[in-house]
Amino acid sequence: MCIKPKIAFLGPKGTFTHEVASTLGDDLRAFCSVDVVMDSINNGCDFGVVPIENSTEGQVGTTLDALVQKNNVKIYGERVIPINQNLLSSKGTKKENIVDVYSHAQALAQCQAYVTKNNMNPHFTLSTAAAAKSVKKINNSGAIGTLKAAELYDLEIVDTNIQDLKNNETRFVILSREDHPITGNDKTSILFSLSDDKPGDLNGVLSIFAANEINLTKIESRPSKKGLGKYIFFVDFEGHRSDEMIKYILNIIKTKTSFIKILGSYPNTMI
Ligand SMILES: O=C(O)C(=O)Cc1ccccc1
Repeated sequence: MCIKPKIAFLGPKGTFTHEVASTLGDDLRAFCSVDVVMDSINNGCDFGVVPIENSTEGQVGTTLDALVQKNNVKIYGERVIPINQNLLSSKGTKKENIVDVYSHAQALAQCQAYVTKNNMNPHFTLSTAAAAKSVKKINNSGAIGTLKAAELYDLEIVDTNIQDLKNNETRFVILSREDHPITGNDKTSILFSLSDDKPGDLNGVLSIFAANEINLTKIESRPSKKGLGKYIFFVDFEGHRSDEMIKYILNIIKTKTSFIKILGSYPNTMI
């Protein structure tokens, strides 16, 4: 007997995350926030899918913050998909009558020029599909989201491809209890913080990658939430944590940081 993996995603049905999750299996479970998707992994689900960064708007802060907080979740994989945003509304609503527009913060940011040009008031929701689900009950309102959401929640597609940049992509991570075994074309994600504020501290960590010819694929920082000027750094680099060279590098980095978390190694889909 084959047991299907249970896949959690940022829902409800009709989000971009749902689109990614449905390529991984068909036992899908919707959760209303990134936090609860992560919690579900130690609570009945095998995998969880969440957005992590967008080519127009950058990091998804809620996901990075949750990766700092949650233990027992590892990055098992990544997927990148093109993102086309659409304006949805209840049947019969005309674009010029839409006053309030609802969506995920990232989607609103990706359509900033469009929202401003059309004099719409932006409102944040936890996902694009949460917005789509709610606009039916709100007069003169629209939601920014997927075409699938229009179908699921019986909405009119008022406008398509409304994102400011046509080339708009989001990277999602697939989370699990364990990361992925080595494949030979892998990437590793870590986060760390530095103890003091001394010249060259960050460079001390980054130069270890340079000296060992390890290519970095991403570097980000987030506030540590312990005061201004205190950061957590997120670094992705090529290689798998079970590789001898990467083990060696990670051991040196441990001596140069006050806190380090290896988020996981997984196949690199971006080259
Ligand atoms: O809200 C959604 O549909 C999500 O999956 C999060 C998101 C929002 C905007 C772009 C990509 C992903």
